[in-house]
Amino acid sequence: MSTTTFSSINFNDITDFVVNEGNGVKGLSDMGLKTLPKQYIQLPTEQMTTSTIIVDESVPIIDMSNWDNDSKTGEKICDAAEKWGFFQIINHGIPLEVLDNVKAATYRFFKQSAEEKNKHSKDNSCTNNVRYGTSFTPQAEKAFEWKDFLSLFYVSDEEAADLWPSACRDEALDFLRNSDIVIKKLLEALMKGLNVNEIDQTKESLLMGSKRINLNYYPKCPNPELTVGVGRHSDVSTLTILLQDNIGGLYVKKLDSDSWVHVLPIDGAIVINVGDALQIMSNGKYKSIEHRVIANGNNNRISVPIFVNPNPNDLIGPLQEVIEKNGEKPIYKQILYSDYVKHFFSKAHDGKETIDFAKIN
Ligand SMILES: COc1cc(/C=C/C(=O)SCCNC(=O)CCNC(=O)[C@H](O)C(C)(C)COP(=O)(O)OP(=O)(O)OC[C@H]2O[C@@H](n3cnc4c(N)ncnc43)[C@H](O)[C@@H]2OP(=O)(O)O)ccc1O
Ligand SMILES: O=C(O)CCC(=O)C(=O)O
Ligand SMILES: [Fe+2]
Repeated sequence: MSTTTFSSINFNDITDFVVNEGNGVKGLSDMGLKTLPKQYIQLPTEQMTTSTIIVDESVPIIDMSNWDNDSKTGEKICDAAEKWGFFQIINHGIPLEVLDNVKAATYRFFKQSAEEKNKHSKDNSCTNNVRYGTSFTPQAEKAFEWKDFLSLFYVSDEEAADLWPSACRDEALDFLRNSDIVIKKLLEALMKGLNVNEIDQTKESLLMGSKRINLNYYPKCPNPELTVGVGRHSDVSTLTILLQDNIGGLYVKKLDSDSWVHVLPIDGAIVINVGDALQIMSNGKYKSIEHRVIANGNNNRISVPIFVNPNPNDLIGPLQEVIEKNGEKPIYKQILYSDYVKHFFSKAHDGKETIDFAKIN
């Protein structure tokens, strides 16, 4: 049990306390901190201002209940992926109980002591596939982000049984399992929109050859306006399936504008977004949109994204069908997916810059 109190912590020790000792920002928040430590103060350009928020717009909300009888559902999905890169789905078939259980499991994991959570830190974990951390990539960031996370790379149920923390393992696996049908339906529709009519084994590996589930914890924050929960970034996945709670705070950039739109929490809904890998494979047709999460002065917030990715060993680039059938010139080169992800993790969040790594100059 940690015995550190607010009065005994020197602001210069913050990195040690939060990052190295595994207390996370939850540790700071639990101490009742009244002022945001300087390490978390973001550049004014990264702080959210109300003048850039569009209040009367929302990302598309797509009802999946009529999926089997209505071809329009697939068209709506493709349209949203092209014009917004983000949408919410309702009546998707994932039982509400599964969603509630993984939210409860997220709280259960983060409620544990720093010592228990830190067993899964980069330095202490016995596997690269389980990682507890804070911010995004503290060693490369000028200012930290107000978020703790547990990241679980899925290999097999057997490996998860051995290595994933018991506080959340079963519920995370259940969410992964139950999201599978939805993921396949979404990818089938999106491929149809690219004139790809069959997802064969090679395509299956490219589109959904690996999965990672993150449990994100954003504790209540003093001076939330000075920092961020997550800075501007696009995901490096094919698709992200995100469960958020009812607090709100996720903002997405409206295509071809400098304005941001709030992703309003809807009970039981799942947020879907296109990641860089799908933007690359679709040769830019589907958009991997910049998004960010603000910090909250009154409430803790949690979210649970499932990142559906290519297999790390796959070469990704614009799909042959897109180039041949549609007669397009490729704007991205072929790159090893794990190189792309390592590049993403090697730097602080920087909006849409990661994808330049794959662009043909
Ligand atoms: C955390 O806050 C986030 C996260 C995100 C994530 C958005 C996504 O879209 S995640 C989906 C990423 N795709 C995959 O994971 C599938 C492909 N995976 C791989 O290719 C590999 O597993 C690997 C990620 C490249 C790791 O390979 P490995 O050989 O095990 O290499 P390492 O040496 O362990 O790691 C390399 C480098 O990356 C850092 N890192 C690794 N895993 C994570 C992780 N889960 N979270 C954060 N950082 C990670 C690691 O520290 C290494 O850097 P060093 O400098 O220490 O060498 C979006 C927004 C967020 O705020
Ligand atoms: O917490 C959220 O709503 C989004 C988190 C996110 O963008 C991410 O983990 O990649
Ligand atoms: Fe994201």
